[in-house]
Amino acid sequence: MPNNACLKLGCIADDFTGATDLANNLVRSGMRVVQTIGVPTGPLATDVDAVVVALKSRTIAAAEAIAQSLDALKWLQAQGAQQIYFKYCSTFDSTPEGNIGPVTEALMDALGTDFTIATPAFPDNGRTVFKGYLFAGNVLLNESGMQNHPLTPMQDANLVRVMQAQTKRKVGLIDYKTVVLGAAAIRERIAALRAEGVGVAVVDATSNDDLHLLGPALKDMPLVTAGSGVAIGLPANFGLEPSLQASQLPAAGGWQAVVSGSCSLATNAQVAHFKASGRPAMAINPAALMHGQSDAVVQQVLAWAAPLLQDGPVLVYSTAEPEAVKAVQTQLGVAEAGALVEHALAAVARGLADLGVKQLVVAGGETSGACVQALGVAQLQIGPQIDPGVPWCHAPSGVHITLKSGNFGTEDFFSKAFGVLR
Ligand SMILES: Nc1ncnc2c1ncn2[C@@H]1O[C@H](COP(=O)(O)OP(=O)(O)O)[C@@H](O)[C@H]1O
Ligand SMILES: O=C(O)[C@@H](O)C(=O)COP(=O)(O)O
Repeated sequence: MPNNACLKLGCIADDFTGATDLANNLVRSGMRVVQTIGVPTGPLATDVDAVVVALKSRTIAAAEAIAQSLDALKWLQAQGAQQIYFKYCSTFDSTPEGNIGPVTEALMDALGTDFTIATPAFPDNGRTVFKGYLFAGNVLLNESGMQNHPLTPMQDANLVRVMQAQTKRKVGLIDYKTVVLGAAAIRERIAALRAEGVGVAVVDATSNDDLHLLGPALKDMPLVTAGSGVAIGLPANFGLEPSLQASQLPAAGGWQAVVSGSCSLATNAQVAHFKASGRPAMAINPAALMHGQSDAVVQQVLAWAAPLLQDGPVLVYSTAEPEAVKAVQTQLGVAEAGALVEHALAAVARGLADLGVKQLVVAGGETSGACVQALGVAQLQIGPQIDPGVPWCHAPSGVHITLKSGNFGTEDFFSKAFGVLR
């Protein structure tokens, strides 16, 4: 017997920023949501409509990502989840090995379903899919800066091709001409694709209207795979309507800080903006972390930050331009550089919390995963939205934290975020 008979949507997110992004869209569409960090060990204690299990599985080995995702599925099923949602990045972040394709197939097998959709469309953040091609803003994915991502460089905007390269099942397309006709036409197209042996269909969507048309067509689909955008069309399937009620958090206190390990275009601009505004900022150079020097660097950073915190937010960052990132990766190796920086920034986040920081902005998905784990956070309550896809959250320990996806947020995000909590 499931522990939570009301659980409508069980979600598995492949990173931590992505999980809060999805939870944010679900909350704004009227669902009561809990976000867990990793797969919980016990049953769900609260009565909610959706749970988002945040994994850090985007860039790990495919076999490990599958194992973690199946664990999450098993737990969600035990809580009575009626539909499963696999959330990945709106820029379809993956390597040629996956993990979007392999995890999708493993979830399909476990759920005994022969068909699902795939669409990272998130029009509120400029991610649109047209004829199967993903646009980020006005340009194709592979011209958007994502071609230089440190861990998941995206060189092809054609999602049917990208997905097919990671998937044994046949991949098809539900294009915009069908989507605009609404749920009945989408269902008809799904039936036709199934008859052709297609197992996964990329879906075009260029506006929220498209996502609202898509929602009802997904009503009985056991597994939905998508960015966070598709979520806006699902709560209505369960009779739920948008509500602002769900976004109230306890009052905020303590010092304020920003930790940034994202090297995405938007984050580079946000770091530059924060520095230009005259606020204190300290860069961490990855090369300085080598040869067991990480702890010493972290201690220097914390000693620098301690006397400044009383005057307002400080920024600690490893954010760098693509050329600098490439140089470090050549020296250290891609995975090693990423892990070294994540480890150091996580220790900085832990140290800042010990210094009394209770309002923390973290930029970067992998970075957020490392920081949240270092802070020992097990669960997050979702609060008000700062920018599309980025809400404030509250951890049971009393810390307010926001996990900013690399490419989300306006240039003044690092200062404006704190104003939203007041
Ligand atoms: N200066 C740097 N050189 C090399 N790698 C870096 C540097 N700064 C951060 N990284 C690594 O790059 C990765 C950025 O990923 P992530 O935190 O997910 O950001 P985003 O959300 O922009 O994708 C992390 O693994 C991080 O440790
Ligand atoms: O869908 C999105 O774009 C985000 O929710 C997300 O997953 C971003 O990941 P990062 O850019 O790695 O933070």
